[in-house]
This record gives sequence, C-alpha cells and structure tokens, in this order.
Amino acid sequence: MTDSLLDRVPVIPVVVLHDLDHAVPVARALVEGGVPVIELTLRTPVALDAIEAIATHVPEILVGAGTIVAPAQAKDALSAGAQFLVSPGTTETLAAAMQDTGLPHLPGAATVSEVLRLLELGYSEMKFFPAEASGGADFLKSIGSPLPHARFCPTGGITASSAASYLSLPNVGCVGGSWLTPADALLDHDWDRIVRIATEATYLPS
Ligand SMILES: O=C(O)C(=O)C[C@H](O)[C@H](O)COP(=O)(O)O
Repeated sequence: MTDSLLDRVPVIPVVVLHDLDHAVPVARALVEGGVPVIELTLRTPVALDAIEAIATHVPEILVGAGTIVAPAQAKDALSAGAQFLVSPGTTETLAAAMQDTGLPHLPGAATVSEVLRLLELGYSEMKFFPAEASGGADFLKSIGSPLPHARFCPTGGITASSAASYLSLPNVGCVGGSWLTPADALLDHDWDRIVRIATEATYLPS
C-alpha cells in the first residue's frame, strides 16, 4: 500500500459522530461498500472513543482524526489509535505537533500563500479546505501550473455529483466529504444506505 494518503481511495469519508454506538457499524458499512478509510472529526465528545472502538473492532479500515485544530489533539488522536491526521488549516505549532506523532497527515490550506508555506515546510500533500467556498475545482486548476508539486485532498461542500470534477484534476488525489455518511442515515441506523453510497463512490474516477 502506498504511503500517500491521497492515493489510497478516491474519497475519504468525513464523519461527525454523536453516538459512540454508531462508530463500529458505520465503519463496517464503509468497508462493505469498498471504502476502507474513515476520518472522525474531533468535534464531538465521543470522537476519540469512536476512533479507539474502530481501531479495535474494525482493523481492516484506516481510521484517522480530523478537525485537528490544537496541538494537543494530535497526541490525543495518536493515543486513541488514529492512523492519520487531518487539519482544516495549519500553524507551525500544529504542523510540528502532527509531525511529532509520526503519523501521515494532511495539513490544511486555502490560499496560494498557505500552500507555499506548506511546500516550504516540506509538504507536497495537503487538504484544501473549505474547498467549495474557497474557489472549488477552478481554484485548484488555476494553481496547478505555478505550483505543480502541490497535491490536494479538497474537502468542504463536496457532494457525490461534484466529486468527479475535482478528481479529474491532476493535482487532486482524493476528495473528502461528509456526504457518504448522512446524519439521518446514522440516526436511523440505515447502514445499508451507507453501504450503497460508499459503493457509488468507488465508481468515481481515481
Ligand atoms: O473538520 C474538519 O477538519 C474540517 O476541515 C471540516 C470537514 O472537512 C468538513 O466539515 C467536511 O465537509 P462537508 O463535506 O462539507 O461536511
């Protein structure tokens, strides 16, 4: 398997989990649908426990932590069993904390200067957030010529129908989004629906 987080699957499901009991079934549904990656956002009180539960009970999925916005969260995520980290934006202390974990990670950037800063720090793969609000696929297409060494996982406002326009760009490795795990599907325990959405995502261009 490649070391690159961007080249593993075309989509990274970004999950906001409110109920710890949903963690293992949602991870299993994604695996069954052919998407063996999950990013739990550290925005809810159960997120770290959910990472631990998934790491323990669904070893076939790559489980990561998103919404890393404070340096201490990087270590907390590592301790919980996270295998990768994602931040919506980047400061030097945040980047250093993520590096200290030794885990693969995607620091966030939304402007040309932020991308340049991450390239200076040695990153060639990053998250582009908030993708739709920051110029979408047109923005990434425009910066592809001057900054060909930067590759992105755009996230934020992406849907099943807009994902392909990003994935067709040479500087996009994968896209992230919460559309794979709709809040109502989680509430209804409709794991079959998540299997179906994940299966559809495997037909996206990679
Ligand atoms: O939590 C983070 O680390 C973020 O940066 C935000 C998430 O990536 C988006 O909330 C997912 O975007 P949606 O697919 O529009 O829901």
